[in-house]
Amino acid sequence: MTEPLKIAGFKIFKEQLNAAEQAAMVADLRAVAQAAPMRRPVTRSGKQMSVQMTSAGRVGWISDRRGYRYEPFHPDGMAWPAIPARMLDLWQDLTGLERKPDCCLINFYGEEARMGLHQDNDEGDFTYPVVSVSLGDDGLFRMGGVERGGKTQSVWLSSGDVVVMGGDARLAYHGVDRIRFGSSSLLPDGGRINITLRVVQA
Ligand SMILES: O=C(O)CCC(=O)C(=O)O
Ligand SMILES: [Fe+2]
Repeated sequence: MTEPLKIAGFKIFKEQLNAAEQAAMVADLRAVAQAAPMRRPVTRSGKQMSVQMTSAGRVGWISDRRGYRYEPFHPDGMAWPAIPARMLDLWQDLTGLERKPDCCLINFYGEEARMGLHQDNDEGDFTYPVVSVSLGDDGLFRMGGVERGGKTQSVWLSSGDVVVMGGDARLAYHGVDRIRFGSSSLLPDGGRINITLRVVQA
């Protein structure tokens, strides 16, 4: 067992989504990925990320040899699909904010995928929280402070769990060390999906 994280502004809503809601979200995401195919981006240094990604919304998060940024078009040239209504409803339920997110980043973790510690800091406004949904296999989520190299705490996130990172946690370092491949039957071929809803431009 892992201890619940005690970081100001970090909230976990365990089992926020029931099985039917999770399945419906997966169906929504499949439609997004059909219109805007998942890719494994490279970083500025040319290293390929282990996670596959796509986005919905006004802008999508991309990485290539020019670095990280938000772009209004998929690397193949099409506009990103609209953020599914179900995701916007979840954002509204958990944040109560009038303002809607303008990016929904979708990450897919296969058996060997992970995400190194990083800050979500490519957005233009950090007053809005990031809402993060876990679907499929369990993922070991690691959370630190706002300084690189600080103390970290870890927690397993399961399918249907939703994390909100706002306030002091908005710019905290976080990452995913590994997944427990095959721990969930939500995705027939296994793996973990993470969705983050963000306000990129206030
Ligand atoms: O997969 C996760 O739970 C976190 C994903 C993440 O940190 C990101 O996409 O920026
Ligand atoms: Fe992140």
